[in-house]
Amino acid sequence: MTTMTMTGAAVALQGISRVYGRGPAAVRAVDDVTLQFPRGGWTAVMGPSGSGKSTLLHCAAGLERVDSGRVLIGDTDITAAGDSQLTSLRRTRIGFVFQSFNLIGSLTAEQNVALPLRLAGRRPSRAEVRATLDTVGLADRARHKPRELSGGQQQRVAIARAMVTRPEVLFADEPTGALDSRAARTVLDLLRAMADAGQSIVMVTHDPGAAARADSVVFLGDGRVVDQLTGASTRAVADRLATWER
Ligand SMILES: Nc1ncnc2c1ncn2[C@@H]1O[C@H](COP(=O)(O)OP(=O)(O)OP(=O)(O)O)[C@@H](O)[C@H]1O
Repeated sequence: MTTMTMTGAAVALQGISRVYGRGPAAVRAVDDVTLQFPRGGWTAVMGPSGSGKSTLLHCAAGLERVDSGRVLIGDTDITAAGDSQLTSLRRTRIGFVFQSFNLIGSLTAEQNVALPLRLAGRRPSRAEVRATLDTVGLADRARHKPRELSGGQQQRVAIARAMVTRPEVLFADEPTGALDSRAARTVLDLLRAMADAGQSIVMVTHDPGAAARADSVVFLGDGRVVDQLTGASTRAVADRLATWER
């Protein structure tokens, strides 16, 4: 059963913890985090390696279960959802983009983009899929396989695939981490345009320049929120990161 609670946020984390292992070897990857990701806002999550960024993102997106606390997507408490409800919620209300694109190599760009609709039991129209590819500037690459596309183009196909179901929240784990700076800029421009159009985005990144394109930046340290900046420049983000990494 899912329950309804009004928070007004795109995603709300209420005292969530995720622990790996047991006893003295246990790692509190996410340690009692309470945080709201605003609707229609783009939030970057930063922090040193091992600070819990990916774990936090996976828990927020319902890819991983929390050990305690609650995760709300919109007004739906996903921690109370059963496995099949969670699968259906992930397919319809959440988009996820990975550093390594994770496209299916044997499928064309348009077949990759159509996949989430097929998994949701729909027969996607070519026009719908092409329109989504068009929004990422790749309508002319619809018949190309991933190996025939540049890294930046593959990531844009992955974003189109994540967006084709019109998810409430787009989660991105290091979306520019495998790209050169020019391709990274194109992807960040795309995310900026999506956020300006009202898309809620939560992005993990190591890159202060990427984080500065977001509306706000959350800093994690040892699984906890240690700081938050809004409207920060690349310099401000880098300086803050250096403080925590020192
Ligand atoms: N499946 C797992 N089993 C055991 N420990 C894990 C697992 N996944 C992550 N951890 C541990 O949890 C902590 C947080 O890991 P996480 O990957 O979330 O950090 P991160 O900030 O995303 O790191 P990075 O920037 O290096 O990707 C680390 O100490 C990590 O070793």
